Amino acid sequence: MAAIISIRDLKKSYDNGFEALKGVSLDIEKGEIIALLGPNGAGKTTLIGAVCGLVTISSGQALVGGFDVAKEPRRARRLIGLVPQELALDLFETVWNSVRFTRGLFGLPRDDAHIENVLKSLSLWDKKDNQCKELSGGMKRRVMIAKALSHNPEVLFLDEPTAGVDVNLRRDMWKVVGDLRNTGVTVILTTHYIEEAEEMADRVAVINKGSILLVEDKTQLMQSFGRKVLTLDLGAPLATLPESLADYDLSRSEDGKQLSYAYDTREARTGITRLITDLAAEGIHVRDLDSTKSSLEDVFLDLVEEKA
Ligand SMILES: Nc1ncnc2c1ncn2[C@@H]1O[C@H](COP(=O)(O)OP(=O)(O)OP(=O)(O)O)[C@@H](O)[C@H]1O
Repeated sequence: MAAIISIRDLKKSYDNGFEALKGVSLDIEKGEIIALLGPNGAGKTTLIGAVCGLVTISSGQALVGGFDVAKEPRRARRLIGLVPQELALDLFETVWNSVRFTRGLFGLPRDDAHIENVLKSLSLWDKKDNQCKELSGGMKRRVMIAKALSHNPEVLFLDEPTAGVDVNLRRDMWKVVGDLRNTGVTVILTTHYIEEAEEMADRVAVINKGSILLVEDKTQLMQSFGRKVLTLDLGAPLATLPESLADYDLSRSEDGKQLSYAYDTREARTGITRLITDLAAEGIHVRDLDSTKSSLEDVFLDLVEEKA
């Protein structure tokens, strides 16, 4: 697949000398949803700003649809829709006018049919004549997305689309982004909510301290770092762990009724069979067992720790 965005060795130092991006390279494929996942201050907003032409690049290059954002900013920008972190709406304007006006800013001719489609796809059609101030927080955010889609961009940047919103609104937003996939728009979203990346993205780029630590297909990422935890419910509480089980690095629950065993799914041998045999040899009766996969959160923490 062709890359719609191509970033090469991008560096950004702010005026105070702080190096916010330390040579980022990343290709983003047409039609994918990619999450830039990283803690506060990782450089996510700076990276988006650099690609959108809001932040001057210190060195390196970013191409959008083949246009160099530094050399042909207008042509590159024309292909981009940006939804910034902060809500920025004219609260006294109607939804319809806000979205239509934004399209005009790109010098494009009026296209009411397109605006209608965008508003319908974001479930805002019945609010088109309402003033923005009359809308709920979630609807205001959707108006921001509608504005960003008003000029038929090929890529949409969502900077922290669910920062500060409640669980229901967050789920709403996940659905909106999922639906965008059907329109063929490439979506780049930033988040520090791991579950959000897990929920929405096809690929995840982990960014920390201005560098990309890893870019991988979400499912593969979770598998390749696939640690699982086996929880064993014991027939009787265990006061202490027998010496013979010391090698397993087991953890015992406070009441002694459960043992947890972390293992690596990538290993040819997980050690589970041997553990169960050794437990039986010690006369420890296992009543039930359960295993849970590590979440992207565990993966992320592992990764940041590993690189540190
Ligand atoms: N104008 C600026 N001048 C100096 N330093 C800046 C400027 N803007 C951002 N920074 C610094 O660059 C680093 C990256 O900031 P950035 O906003 O890109 O991070 P982020 O990953 O988007 O964080 P968050 O998740 O909190 O939004 C931070 O340490 C920040 O303090």
